[in-house]
Amino acid sequence: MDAEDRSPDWWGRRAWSLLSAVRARAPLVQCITNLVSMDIAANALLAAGASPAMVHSLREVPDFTPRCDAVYVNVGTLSEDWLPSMRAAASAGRPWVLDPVAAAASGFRMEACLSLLELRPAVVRGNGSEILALADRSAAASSSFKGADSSHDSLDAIEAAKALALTSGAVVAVSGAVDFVTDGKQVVGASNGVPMMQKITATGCAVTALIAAFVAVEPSDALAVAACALAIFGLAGEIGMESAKGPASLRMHLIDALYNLDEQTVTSRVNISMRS
Ligand SMILES: Nc1ncnc2c1ncn2[C@@H]1O[C@H](COP(=O)(O)OP(=O)(O)O)[C@@H](O)[C@H]1O
Ligand SMILES: Cc1ncsc1CCOP(=O)(O)O
Ligand SMILES: [Mg+2]
Repeated sequence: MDAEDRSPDWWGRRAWSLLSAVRARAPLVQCITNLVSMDIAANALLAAGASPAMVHSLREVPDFTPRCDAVYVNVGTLSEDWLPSMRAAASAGRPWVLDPVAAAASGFRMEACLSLLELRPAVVRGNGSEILALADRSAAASSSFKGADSSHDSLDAIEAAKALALTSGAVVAVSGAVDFVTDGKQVVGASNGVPMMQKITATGCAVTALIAAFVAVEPSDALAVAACALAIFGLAGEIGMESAKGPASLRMHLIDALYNLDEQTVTSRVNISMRS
């Protein structure tokens, strides 16, 4: 099917079929992720039906990574020790996904992200500021910068995301009030989610982990996979928010909602559409 023929109903069915595939196949996802995110990322993967493994020693990569269905690399608490593991795991021939947390925090981190991009991730998912920084590091140096949190709307980063997709060969996802996903030509928008998700640390890291699980079961359509994973996670946030009193209880209810999603809820509430 041509991408432009993909209706909102098609997206709902696609999201459900991908979540069902994750539940049925329980893909093993190696996560080399930051220390803040390990718990929520592992729990989000488990709630979705995947099997997380936080394995980050360089010495374990040759044995372990080839047995994984996908690899998730996240530079949030980058150190010199971890970068070789990230590079080795990303080079092991498995589909892999990059989260460039706070890409503009330092020259070391920016260089690390740019060198990882050369190893051809299937998907890069960042917030608006991160994607803008990766697409144009000179602009990043002069713009307002807030560490791991975004100081830009996702809408402001669409052109940067398209440019980054074309130069890197990866599908690029920019999260925010609307999550935009692009391969450099087509742009898909996923409008699920609630603003309170920004008040829980590492929700972005967790949704990138979920994208890796979806890539594991459907590596050949990263554009649709990333959009569906973002919409599913956002939908879990919307349902979680119905019971939450604040960020701490939203975290718990979001994980429960992700675990309990059913076909009727996913097909009727996933909100994805083609933007160009
Ligand atoms: N204003 C918002 N409204 C709805 N959902 C949001 C909003 N901001 C972020 N989200 C959702 O929160 C999750 C984390 O995104 P974001 O906060 O942009 O990433 P990061 O934590 O990496 O900065 C994503 O699922 C995204 O869709
Ligand atoms: C606060 C913080 N500091 C280093 S990594 C990290 C978590 C970032 O998570 P997210 O990118 O999902 O907000
Ligand atoms: Mg982030």
